[in-house]
Amino acid sequence: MVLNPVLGKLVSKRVVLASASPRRQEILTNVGLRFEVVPSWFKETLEKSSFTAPYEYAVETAKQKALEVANRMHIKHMRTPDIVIGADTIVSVDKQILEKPVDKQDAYRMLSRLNGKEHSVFTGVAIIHCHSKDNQLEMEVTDFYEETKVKFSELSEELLWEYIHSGEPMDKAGGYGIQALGGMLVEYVHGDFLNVVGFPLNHFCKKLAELYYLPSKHNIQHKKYDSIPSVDTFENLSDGESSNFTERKVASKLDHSGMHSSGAAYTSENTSAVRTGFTVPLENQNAVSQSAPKLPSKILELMDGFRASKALFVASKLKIFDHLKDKGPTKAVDIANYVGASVCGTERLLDACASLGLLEKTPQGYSNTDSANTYLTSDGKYSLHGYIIHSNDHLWPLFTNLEFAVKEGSRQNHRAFGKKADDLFKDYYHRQEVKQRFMAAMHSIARLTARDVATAFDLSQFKSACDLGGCTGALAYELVQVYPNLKVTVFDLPEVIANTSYFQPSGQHTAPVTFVSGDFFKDNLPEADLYILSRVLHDWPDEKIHVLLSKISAVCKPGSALLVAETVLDEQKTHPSVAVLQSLSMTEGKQRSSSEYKQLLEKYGFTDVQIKITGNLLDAVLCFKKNLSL
Ligand SMILES: O=c1[nH]cc([C@@H]2O[C@H](COP(=O)(O)OP(=O)(O)OP(=O)(O)O)[C@@H](O)[C@H]2O)c(=O)[nH]1
Repeated sequence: MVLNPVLGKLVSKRVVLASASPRRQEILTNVGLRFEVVPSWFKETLEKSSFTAPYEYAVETAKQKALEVANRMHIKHMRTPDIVIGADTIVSVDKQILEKPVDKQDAYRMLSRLNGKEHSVFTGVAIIHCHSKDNQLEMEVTDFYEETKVKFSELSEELLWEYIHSGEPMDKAGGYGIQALGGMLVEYVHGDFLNVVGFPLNHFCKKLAELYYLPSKHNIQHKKYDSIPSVDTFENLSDGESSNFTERKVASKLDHSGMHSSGAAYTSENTSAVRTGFTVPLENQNAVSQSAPKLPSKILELMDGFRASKALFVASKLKIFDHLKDKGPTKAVDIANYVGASVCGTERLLDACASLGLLEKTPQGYSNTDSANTYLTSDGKYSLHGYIIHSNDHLWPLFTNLEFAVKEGSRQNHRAFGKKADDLFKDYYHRQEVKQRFMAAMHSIARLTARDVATAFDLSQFKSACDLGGCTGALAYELVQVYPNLKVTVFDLPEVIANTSYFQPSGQHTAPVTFVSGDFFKDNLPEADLYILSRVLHDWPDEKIHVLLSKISAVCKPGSALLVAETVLDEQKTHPSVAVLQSLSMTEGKQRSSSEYKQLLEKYGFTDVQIKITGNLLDAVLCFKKNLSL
């Protein structure tokens, strides 16, 4: 969703971010901008002494990064982009420019310089509007910078080295990442926080407002690389105010050769025009079309969604993210050799992953983004690998038959797998590899949601809990960490319990969690003050739920409670879409809204039903067994 019309102006354009920085990608993605990522090959080697102020260096580098990408895309006969955005972040302290450290010693040198002092972070940004005329590339460059002042606390040598050994400083300007561990080093920030992280979003939006909305060139007071934009806000702009930004351009002396033309640059206005190899005035140039129909970006995204999902699935199956973990940039050919696949096919897949923000691509090769390291490698604490493989092997074939599922109103296991639902369910528990895949998938989601479920309510009053269908024990282990006095029994089928040791967390005291095998529909339930049903109710038809809730209600003593973890739908039952779409797989069960859970639980003698929407994949519902003495 685009919150304001300024970013909406870019919806119908092919926008390219000329940056490999995952932070920049995230900042722009978070505000709904759709763009491709084409990292720049421009080497950050401009002669610093030729710039009179540090921000000039950042602006020029940003510009050269963006120009390199615009030219490359044009030359390679790819479709010329409409807009290329480049950025460069530097730290300036004692008149010195600090970029990314080259090694740990360099990081130490930088951090020692910043220790106990205030410094400036400058991000230079270049927005290049491209236009192909007679196969000639014409470009209009707009650039600006933003300054933020940051002060470090007095830090001990030990702390600095501990921070350096965390590995975080290496790809960050000045050797720290304010958004993560580096935030602990910082005493104050004056100015735009996102500017420090790598992209001054607010200034960028104001700059777009200037470009697309200011009524006439006479109103524009161009500033000499002033970091203060000519508009105060980008709110409340309507298309009626829109104007053709090219009318307001002025020619400049910008040299596009890739070199900073000392003396000439930075005396110009901050919008300039470039034809490949030449500088040309902008008068009479065609405007970037304002009348083109707005692209239905949401629909286009949905149309393409399957390609993106499948690219993620295949890269995960081939264990590309595992291979790249803790590795420097790796060439496509080496990755292809490792996974035993064709070089051309692998390269396409790697590029697709880079365009989706899963990998970073530089001239040196491909490497994992931070989120790939966290979520896509198979052994990470919060790995989603198991669920991704389940999605590929199990859900994908089911969804391929969605049309039949809708027409016939039933699950399509027979078409997708040549088996009936019951036989397939047996497979989950009897065929080792299917069982493990299923358990890994459940474990992925449980790990990701466990903390939010465990802390949705204060459960410290309970001494014992029983997680019915608790599978690998992921939620149980989280609960005993949050509530050290709690003991949790995980109750699940014998075939599941036999395989749980693989998922046991390392380095945690596991004694408060015990595993008991049994069938919660048939066998006696272990005694507990708190029963838990996480991702169970949505899977079963009403008759089975009746059996289960009747049993729990019967064993619950007055004052004991039941905690249900499910995605709770809104009352219209259209959100969150992740749960609504899950229903399309047509299990025999269903997703429920708050009022439906309340009604259901009250029917089985539970009162005081409280619902917490966690903002995570699972919400939490807590209810208490009626106290008979009341
Ligand atoms: O607090 C933080 N400060 C800086 C960063 C990140 O640092 C880098 C700055 O490097 P640069 O501007 O040269 O950008 P690159 O990452 O090399 O990508 P390009 O392809 O655009 O050259 C930048 O990634 C900031 O995000 C940070 O994360 N936190």
